[in-house]
Amino acid sequence: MIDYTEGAGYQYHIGLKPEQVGKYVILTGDPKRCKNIAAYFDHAVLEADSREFVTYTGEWNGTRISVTSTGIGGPSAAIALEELVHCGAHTFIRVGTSGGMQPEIMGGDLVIASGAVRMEGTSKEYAPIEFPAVADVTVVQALAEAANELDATHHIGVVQCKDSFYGQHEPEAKPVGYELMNKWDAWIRCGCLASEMESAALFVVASCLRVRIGTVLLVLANQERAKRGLSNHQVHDTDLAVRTAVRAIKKLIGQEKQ
Ligand SMILES: O=P(O)(O)O[C@H]1O[C@H](CO)[C@@H](O)[C@H]1O
Ligand SMILES: O=c1cc[nH]c(=O)[nH]1
Repeated sequence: MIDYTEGAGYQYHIGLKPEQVGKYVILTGDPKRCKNIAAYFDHAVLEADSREFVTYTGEWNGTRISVTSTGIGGPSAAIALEELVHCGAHTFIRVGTSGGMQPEIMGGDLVIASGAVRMEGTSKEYAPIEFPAVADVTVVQALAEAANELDATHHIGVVQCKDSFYGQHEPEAKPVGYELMNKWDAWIRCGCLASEMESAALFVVASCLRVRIGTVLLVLANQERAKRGLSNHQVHDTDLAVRTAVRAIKKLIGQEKQ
């Protein structure tokens, strides 16, 4: 493993050594979300703040648990995942935001990803495109149980991932809009539930590194409802998704203890 830092043992981008990281890690895009997520751990401490990667580590029932931000998109998410695995982490839950794609999915609902469309670049530098981006079944199960226990309206299925946020929201303004719009229609016809940016890369990298991962997403709004003239309220509070992720990871810790 390459060590670019002075003071050996620190991972180059996330700025962490193994003793600063739990084996169970919640991942999220926005660094400013980490403090709120860490508030659900016992004795959480800020361990590193390096580029887009902020990490807090605390405990649950005597097991160390961390939260690390990934920034936006596959490249930085893959770096965070690889470096956390170098530190010994083996179970991950991504919690983030998304845009709904099927008309029945409302702002404020949760989407649990069982798989992800690889319309991004990072995963292609790990596995041929025929390889599926799938979540770990035990993590999906824990997320579904947590969402049920919290009475959260949730949907389980495939999410769509891409590299361009504005390619999703303003495809007609892009020179390759013809392709973006045709593919978007195909993803909807295939039943994709929501669009976001990191899960495809994270799922493929996790498969390659033999670690477990799953994703839970808050649906911020649904452009497909707006397109059809249906109500489309926006929800920006990520707390329900965060509590679902935290409850699920605590379940997984409990399962290991048994
Ligand atoms: O809320 P986060 O976790 O950042 O996730 C979503 O929000 C960002 C785009 O606004 C992308 O990172 C997308 O995946
Ligand atoms: O519409 C959305 C909302 C959040 N993140 C996305 O990638 N798309």
